[in-house]
Amino acid sequence: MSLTEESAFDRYRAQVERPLARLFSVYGTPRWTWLTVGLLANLLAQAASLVPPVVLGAALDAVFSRGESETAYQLLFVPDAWIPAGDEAQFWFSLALIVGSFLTTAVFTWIYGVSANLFAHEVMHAVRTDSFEKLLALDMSFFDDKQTGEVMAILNNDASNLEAFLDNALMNSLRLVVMVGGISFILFSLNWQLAVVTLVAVPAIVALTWWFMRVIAPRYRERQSAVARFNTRVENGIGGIELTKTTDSEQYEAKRVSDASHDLFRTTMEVLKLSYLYRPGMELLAGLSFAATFLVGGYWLLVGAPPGFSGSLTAGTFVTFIFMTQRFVAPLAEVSNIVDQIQSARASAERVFGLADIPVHITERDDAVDLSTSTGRVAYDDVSFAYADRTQTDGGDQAGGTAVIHDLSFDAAPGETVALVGETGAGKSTALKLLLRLYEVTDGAIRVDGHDVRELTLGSLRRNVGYVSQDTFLFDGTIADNIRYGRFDAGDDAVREAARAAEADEFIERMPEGYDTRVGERGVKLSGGQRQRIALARVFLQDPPILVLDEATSAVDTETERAIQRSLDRLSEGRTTFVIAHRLSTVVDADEILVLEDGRVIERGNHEVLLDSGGKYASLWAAQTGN
Ligand SMILES: Nc1ncnc2c1ncn2[C@@H]1O[C@H](COP(=O)(O)OP(=O)(O)OP(=O)(O)O)[C@@H](O)[C@H]1O
Repeated sequence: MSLTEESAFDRYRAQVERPLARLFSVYGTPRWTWLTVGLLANLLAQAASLVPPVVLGAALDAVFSRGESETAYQLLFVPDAWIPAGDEAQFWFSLALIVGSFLTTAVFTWIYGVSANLFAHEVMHAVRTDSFEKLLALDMSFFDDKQTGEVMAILNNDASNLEAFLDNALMNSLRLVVMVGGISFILFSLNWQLAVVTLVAVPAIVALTWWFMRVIAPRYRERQSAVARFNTRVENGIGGIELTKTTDSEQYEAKRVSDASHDLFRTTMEVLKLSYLYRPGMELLAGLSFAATFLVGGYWLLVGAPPGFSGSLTAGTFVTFIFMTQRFVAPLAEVSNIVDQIQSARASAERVFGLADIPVHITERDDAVDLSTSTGRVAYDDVSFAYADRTQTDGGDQAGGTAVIHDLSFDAAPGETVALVGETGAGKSTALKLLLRLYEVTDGAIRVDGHDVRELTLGSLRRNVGYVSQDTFLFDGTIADNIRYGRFDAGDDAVREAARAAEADEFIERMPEGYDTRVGERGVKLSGGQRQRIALARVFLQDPPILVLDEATSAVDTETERAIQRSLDRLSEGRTTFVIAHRLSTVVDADEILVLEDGRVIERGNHEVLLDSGGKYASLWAAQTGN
């Protein structure tokens, strides 16, 4: 995939509607208890934290003032009957309220912290595992596009972005609403005129935030894409390290990563540039609000009601105002962080659901037949196939691709060997991948035991077919683990027996830790021939009635080739076997040989028949054997 080309994934991502609402309905609803407890506890913690400044103001006027400035002790929401008489009793009453509210805040902060964390991390876990399961279910054509970097970003960055959003942003937004709402209510109840002065900056703050959110959204999306492109580049560079070194292209590769990194730097700066304007702007507005309250309130206390204002202001109310102004500045200053987190969570949720929405075409029907043990009868009826156009790859939509297999037909009776030969790119591997339903036929049908493969459960089809591919992949783990991919419940003896059958036992025993030797990432610590034999042992263990051997003897020395060939002969005994081989000597005994050219069968028959006909096969044979 070229880095600028729009992928199928991009298209589905762009179509995701209301990603955050969807996040809540898909992942939030099943865990609503934690969410509700968290939100409620947060609400109570914030509300309790507003009590001390109000109590302080009331106590200042009623308990600590003397003479004419002393007023009666009055508290919002507290009936007068509950308030004790006398300064000393009122002092202790105030202290109890203040300590009580701090304790309440502490307890509920703890509860909301735990619940919010649990909620957010459970969602993150679910997003990660669902996304990985979805990836495993996606059609092969999705991976042909090699969007590994993008996909890895979903599992790493996006899941944790969502966690941060659910944990911090959500709880901080609630805190903001409670603070601004609660403080406005208290201030208006105490002195509505001064409250107007204090809160006059709020609409400006809202307007600034609104503008910020609108202009930053597209920049965020660009930045996320730049992150993904950078990841893809780095992964490609490291994945191809051998090629990079052998072709002396370190500088070229470094330059490409540096370009991607610069792109990431540039898009990040675009985001930050806006934040530079927004954050100080917010601070300024909050500071203005504080200064205006101080100016008007102070003047009122010192001189009397300023022009346009009427009534009285007590020192206690003034102190409550000053404290409260301070309190709402902090959550408001958080708005930019909240906005940041909401924006990046929105982009992340789009990617998570973009992945979830990619259709999977190779699926099981509801009434799929479970093929317990196949007899090994395989038939191709007029099979044609085209790979999807690169840019249209969406996991199976093959519109627009060029056909690589045309009207391929043959029958393989149980136990027979069918060989596919032909020049490179003729379509041999593709033809056999269709049998495993790694790709879906575009036309015609492939039948196993008379069942169209599309009517079978995928698991039962694939368990009945043993597949040894051109490049053998091993997972990081021990040799025994890798052989067990053939059958996970196999005991140690069965694993050894399979390895012996594949003539792998001897070299495995010589390894420092025998079957427990770790093979390294992709099996790099083993030679090509060793990997190949482990792959064969895997198939021996699987013991399937049908075999697909895609050039199983390529890229090994003659001695290893002989060992592998002996194992293959043993393996194919009594099984329907499909072999792809460039070396024709390995297919002379095949019951039928199909010669493919540009996806079409141009000759068919056994070795003798094909030699006698003097066609393409005969000339290939002559070229290889010199006869
Ligand atoms: N995943 C893919 N996506 C798109 N086109 C592909 C893909 N895999 C193979 N092709 C194309 O399909 C054609 C057949 O490839 P295939 O690998 O089946 O040939 P082959 O006969 O097995 O070749 P070889 O002998 O070199 O392995 C080639 O033109 C190839 O470029």
